[in-house]
Amino acid sequence: MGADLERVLVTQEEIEAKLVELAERIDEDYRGQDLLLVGVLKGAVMVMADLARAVHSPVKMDWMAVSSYGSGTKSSGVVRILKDLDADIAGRHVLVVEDIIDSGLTLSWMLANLTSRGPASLEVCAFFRKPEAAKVDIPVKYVGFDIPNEFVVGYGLDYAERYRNLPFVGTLAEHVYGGSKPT
Ligand SMILES: O=P(O)(O)OC[C@H]1O[C@H](OP(=O)(O)OP(=O)(O)O)[C@H](O)[C@@H]1O
Ligand code: HPA
Repeated sequence: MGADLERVLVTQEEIEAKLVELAERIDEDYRGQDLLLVGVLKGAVMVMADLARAVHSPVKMDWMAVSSYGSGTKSSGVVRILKDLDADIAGRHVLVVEDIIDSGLTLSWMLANLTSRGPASLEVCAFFRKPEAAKVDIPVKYVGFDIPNEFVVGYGLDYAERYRNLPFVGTLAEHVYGGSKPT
């Protein structure tokens, strides 16, 4: 995969250090409470797995898969649930774990949807965020890294389903896109 990469934006070491930092805050903020982590498939698989192991509290984990309708790689904000939560979240403390907030449209829809189910609390942990790409303002309690408005891969993030298993985050070389670079 090395030849496909342009540059590394966030290293594996930086990711590992940030996970510990976020996990400490989560442990402290939710001490004594029953916390449900909700991961958004598929991108959040890496950060969910690592964050859940970095926290010391006995969290529970559930998953949602959503499909965002739009042209190509752009999120449209029109979302369909492909896999719903197994759990009823009414009255529970919920922390949504996302790999990335880009336009914010996916999470904006998800938060409205989850709020309607009556959780005791609902917060967001987004490991990466592109502030310059935001189309809606999302209240995010835990942010890993603010990154530039460029298409990135690695640590769960894909291009055409590839590169999710890179242990760092970076940009891809021009030749990978064959003239159709996502924005
Ligand atoms: O802020 P937005 O512009 O809405 O973009 C963010 C969403 O896009 C990605 O998911 P994607 O739809 O690519 O699915 P995946 O997680 O299966 O890769 C990412 O995991 C977020 O869910
Ligand atoms: O920069 C990105 N890379 C991969 N998937 C994404 N989904 C939203 N933004 C991105």
